[in-house]
Amino acid sequence: MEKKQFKAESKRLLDIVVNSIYTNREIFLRELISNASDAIDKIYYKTLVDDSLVFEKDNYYIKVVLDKKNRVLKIIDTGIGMTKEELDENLGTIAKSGSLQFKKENTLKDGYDIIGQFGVGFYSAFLVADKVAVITKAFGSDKAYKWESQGVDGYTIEECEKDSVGTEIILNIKDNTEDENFDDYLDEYRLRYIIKKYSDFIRYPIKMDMNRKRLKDGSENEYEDYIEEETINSMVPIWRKNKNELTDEDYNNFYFEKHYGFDKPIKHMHLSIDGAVRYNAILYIPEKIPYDFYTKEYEKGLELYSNGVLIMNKCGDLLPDYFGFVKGIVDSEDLSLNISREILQHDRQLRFIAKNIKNKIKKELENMLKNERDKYEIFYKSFGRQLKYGVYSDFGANKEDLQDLLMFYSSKEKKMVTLDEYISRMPQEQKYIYYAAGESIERIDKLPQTEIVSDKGYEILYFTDDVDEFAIRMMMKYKDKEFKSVSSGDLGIESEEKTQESDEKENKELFEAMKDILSEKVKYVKSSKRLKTHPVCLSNDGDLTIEMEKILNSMPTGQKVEADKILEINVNHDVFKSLKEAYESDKDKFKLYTDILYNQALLIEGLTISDPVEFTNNICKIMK
Ligand SMILES: Nc1ncnc2c1ncn2[C@@H]1O[C@H](COP(=O)(O)OP(=O)(O)OP(=O)(O)O)[C@@H](O)[C@H]1O
Repeated sequence: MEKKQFKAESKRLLDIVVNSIYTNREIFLRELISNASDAIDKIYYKTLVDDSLVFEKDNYYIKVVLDKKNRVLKIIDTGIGMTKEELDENLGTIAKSGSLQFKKENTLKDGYDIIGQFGVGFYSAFLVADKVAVITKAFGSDKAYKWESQGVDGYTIEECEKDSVGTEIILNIKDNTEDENFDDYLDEYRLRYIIKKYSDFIRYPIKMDMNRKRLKDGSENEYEDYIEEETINSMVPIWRKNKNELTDEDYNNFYFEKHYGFDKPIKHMHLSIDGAVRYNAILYIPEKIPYDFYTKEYEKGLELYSNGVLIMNKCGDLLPDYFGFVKGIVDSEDLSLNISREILQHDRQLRFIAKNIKNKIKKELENMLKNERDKYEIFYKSFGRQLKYGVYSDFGANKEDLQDLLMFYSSKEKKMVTLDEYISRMPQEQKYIYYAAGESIERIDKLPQTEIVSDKGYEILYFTDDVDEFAIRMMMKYKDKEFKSVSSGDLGIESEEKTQESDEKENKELFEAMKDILSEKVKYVKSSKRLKTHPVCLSNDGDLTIEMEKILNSMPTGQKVEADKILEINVNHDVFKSLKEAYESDKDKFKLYTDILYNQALLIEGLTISDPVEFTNNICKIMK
């Protein structure tokens, strides 16, 4: 028998295929099964154009057969087979794709696209096998042929016996090496896992004989081995099914099967897009935060399929970070795949799909906020923080997309409200959107700085997440209204302005004396226009608020920052009278009061006191 050489370039190419195109050996099975599926599709197309032929679906399948003892793995199909010439052309010339040619010669029906296109997939068999044989009988032919090769040194073709039309790929699995356990590819459970992983949605059944145990007839404790043929793949992907045929339960089951989460998804979306780029997708918004969501280990992304074959487990490019909680799959026939079937890095179609998906998720969330408020609040509790990160990151590039999805706790409504709801309730003269930042709702409720704003009847939004203040700084405004912290120097509340000016003049020297005592700790001391019942509070001058100072300083790598603090005194408070008397008659007492008041203001803000012992000693002094 004549041994043929692969064409010269082919030799090099074969080496490239085996050693560098595929990063993962297990994909050989995906490639061979895809070829088998293509071969059956080709028969199917023939029956479409030839009225004398009928396509009996039951006769078409792929079977994976294992012979552990002889280290042989077979992939058998009942597809179109190959003639001698086709064997020579398709398997003798690397990078020659009979499938691509078939595609060019036939107009294919939507959704039934042939997978092969590069003409290299077959050779991935050499990733796991040291010898590959192909026994095939072409449709319409009465002769069968055997192609055989041990890799780069060439191949042989000879006539052989085969009863039915179709192809058998016979792999002699390599012996184990130090780094590689090839026995994996002779393990039925491992093979079943690989088939499920990559080829679950191949249209034709992929069968395999599975060894099982069962109780012997009539026995209660004696077992016997038996073999059962199992169809391993699900075949019809749920995303190709008609939405009307599917129930919530079907979608939820798919979510569990795919291990997207242990919770029940709060929403699912089923998209069938038939535009410039065609794709199907099933997306889920989970209810609960995955345990690792806010860690570095969490990897966002959607499963990506091309024609029902898995391309990527987690395609991160399909989701913006702020929607990183979304789970699901995308299947498209229109992707430009590279030769190893990993997506091209800057794929135009992929970017198109990603943009489309982003808009769909946004719309879905908007609808949920509008029509299913309770559900949205559950969602927001889990992932609201992520949306706020989204507003903050990328220098605010996405704020327009996200601002209407934000919610904050309202001092007036005692529940979560949107910015739009806040604005719509604002009295005419109110200039700003007021907010107060703090650790918790209870704590902010008690903040002295909120008094005057609340008294004016204005609503205050409570910022309890680290990211809140940073996010709205990035937004700056919402519908032309600026945000204003209740602790900021100027509150923009006019009626108080005049009295404060006269108080300021009257007590100028006293305030300066206090500033001298406190020195660098405060920028200056002034009479407060925001306090009513409390004697003191801190406010800030400039962009960095006290809450932001706390957050930035608590970050492990952050450098220490300090907000410019102003000590505000309530001149109408009884304590102020005592302070004034002390200023006029007893300088030591004045210093004591100043220190105590300053430290009290720190405590109210949740800041630490530099010398707690001195503080308690000071309190004891005034109690004597
Ligand atoms: N099981 C099979 N039955 C019939 N023809 C086959 C079979 N396997 C491979 N072929 C033929 O051999 C050709 C080369 O296969 P190969 O897997 O190398 O490339 P491909 O499937 O065309 O492209 P890709 O590299 O994208 O998978 C196929 O195009 C097809 O014509």
